[in-house]
Amino acid sequence: MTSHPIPAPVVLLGGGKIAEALIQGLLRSGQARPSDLRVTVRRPERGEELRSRHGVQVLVDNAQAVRGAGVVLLAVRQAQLRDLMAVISPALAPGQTVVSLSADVRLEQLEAALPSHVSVFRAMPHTPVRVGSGVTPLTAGTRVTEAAKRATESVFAATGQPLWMSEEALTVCTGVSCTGPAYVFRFVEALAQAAMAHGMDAAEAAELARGTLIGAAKLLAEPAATTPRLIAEIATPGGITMAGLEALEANGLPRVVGEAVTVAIQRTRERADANAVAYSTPK
Ligand SMILES: NC(=O)C1=CN([C@@H]2O[C@H](COP(=O)(O)OP(=O)(O)OC[C@H]3O[C@@H](n4cnc5c(N)ncnc54)[C@H](OP(=O)(O)O)[C@@H]3O)[C@@H](O)[C@H]2O)C=CC1
Ligand SMILES: O=C(O)[C@@H]1CCC=N1
Repeated sequence: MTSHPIPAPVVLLGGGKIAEALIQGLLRSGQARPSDLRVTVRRPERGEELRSRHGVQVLVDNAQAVRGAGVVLLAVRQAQLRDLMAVISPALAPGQTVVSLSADVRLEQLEAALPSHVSVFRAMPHTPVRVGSGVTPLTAGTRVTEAAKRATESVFAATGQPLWMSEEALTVCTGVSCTGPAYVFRFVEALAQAAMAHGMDAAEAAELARGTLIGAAKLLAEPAATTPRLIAEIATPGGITMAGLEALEANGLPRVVGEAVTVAIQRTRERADANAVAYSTPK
């Protein structure tokens, strides 16, 4: 994939958790300087935190923040999103790029709430963007320009790997990649809990489980790694790993993981449906 320069300033509206992860990832990439990043907050103490940690520009006025933006990222929660779009709409100039990070408001509602002269996208990042290892699904609205597409892609290329797809596929990603790091971290906790059940002390168990995940992830990151090959390297036929893997299967690991993914996707769809109804009624 060709990488494009990030058009500064990148403006993040809503300086919460995912915004901060993106700020860290962008700075870490070396493709953005602190002065290239502008973030808005509603609490001054949060603004001070972001300014002192990262040196970025902090504003409270969202309409002012979008003026001259190379890319605008909407990083508030769904409850604040509609009001935020109403506030920034008059300030958005023709040709600007707006990317919603919201998991649960569809392009149709976003495009209806924003001026027709801006390009609208959705991105579904996850917290690994912080370390430049994000895999970020992207989907484009109905009236985007090529320049806006490149601008959007550049932000997520700097923080990992952007993946263009349909909006329906992006919805599936909310239950897989977006939530997925939390599932993996919960698995690490379960591994530590199992070690403790066999007498290991808590700190040692946590370190062992964490180290196992980090080591395994590094193997998976090697070029040409495949999970069957990596499993085969560990599992001697008829040996102890096989016994453990068989217990995972017998106790329904794929079913349990599948259920978590399905429930998360369902929650996303329900919230998107509810937002579609809410957006269709005037405020
Ligand atoms: N966390 C994640 O891993 C991911 C989150 N997302 C999406 O990103 C969005 C944000 O999620 P997340 O970062 O987790 O949530 P947070 O609650 O951490 O962040 C939202 C931030 O927006 C601030 N905010 C609210 N209203 C305004 C406003 N009018 N002007 C400026 N700032 C405002 C909030 O301030 P205050 O601190 O005062 O509440 C808060 O800091 C959601 O739509 C979510 O679906 C998408 C992918 C992954
Ligand atoms: O849990 C959530 O609702 C948000 C959206 C996806 C990740 N965090």
